[in-house]
Amino acid sequence: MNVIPDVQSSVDVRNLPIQQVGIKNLRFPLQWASSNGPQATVAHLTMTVYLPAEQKGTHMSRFVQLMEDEAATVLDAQGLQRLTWEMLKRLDSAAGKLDISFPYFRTKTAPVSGIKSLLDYDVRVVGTVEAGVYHAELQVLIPVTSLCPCSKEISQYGAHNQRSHVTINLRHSGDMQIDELIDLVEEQASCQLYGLLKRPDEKYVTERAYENPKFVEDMVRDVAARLRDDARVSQFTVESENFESIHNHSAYALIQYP
Ligand SMILES: Nc1nc2c(ncn2[C@@H]2O[C@H](COP(=O)(O)OP(=O)(O)OP(=O)(O)O)[C@@H](O)[C@H]2O)c(=O)[nH]1
Repeated sequence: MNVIPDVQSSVDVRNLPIQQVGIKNLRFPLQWASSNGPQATVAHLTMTVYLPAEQKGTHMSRFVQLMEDEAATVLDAQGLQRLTWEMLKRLDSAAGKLDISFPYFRTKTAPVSGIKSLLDYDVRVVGTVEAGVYHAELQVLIPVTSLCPCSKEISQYGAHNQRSHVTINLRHSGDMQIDELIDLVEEQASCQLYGLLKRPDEKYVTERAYENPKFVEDMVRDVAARLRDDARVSQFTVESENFESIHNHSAYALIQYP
């Protein structure tokens, strides 16, 4: 039988370590543990490890094999930590990153009619091992309504309002839930969004936003003040992009802490 050469395992002499090597944008079905039980989703994964200078190539097939072996696992923050360490073990590396992005759905209840509908959020969870230490990162993009306080103040009628994307990215101790971040931002917004609204609901959300105006600066400060006081969070960024209805550009703010 012909022996297939293992080029990846040969020695490299250029004396250049590679900080991240692996696979990017693997689309893969998985389950994430939500507060309502396992949620099936389709994720995009980027899986990378550190490659020492003398090693020519990593073992690309082992990244995919890991996900195949874990296909039935319901993932959560602890599961991501276990999977990240398992990736390093299988790839025989001391450092690496497992980065998973997926759409996450919540059932919303319309404020007056009580009709239920789904709303989608972009979630990213990242497990990183650096210098032998594991770090958990969570990012959630929460779409909301913002209404301009200045416009309300100066106008005889109405106030301009728009959809805003509030993105939180944080490092946490491992027990921060996606739903907590969504609740936090939706409580601070002029109004939250719903997939389905009937006319009485539409009246409610219009008036609710009017009674609760926020600048883009108010939005990021109100969210950041709550995260700063959370002992589980070691560092974070909060961004808001308001797709202004009176401009063809966005209003934007970012707080980085510390
Ligand atoms: N390192 C490396 N591998 C590549 C590259 N392009 C394709 N491959 C992969 O090479 C893989 C096969 O290599 P390995 O994962 O090392 O497979 P193997 O040698 O049979 O298995 P192991 O014994 O586990 O290393 C295929 O899955 C290809 O995806 C590349 O640029 N670099």
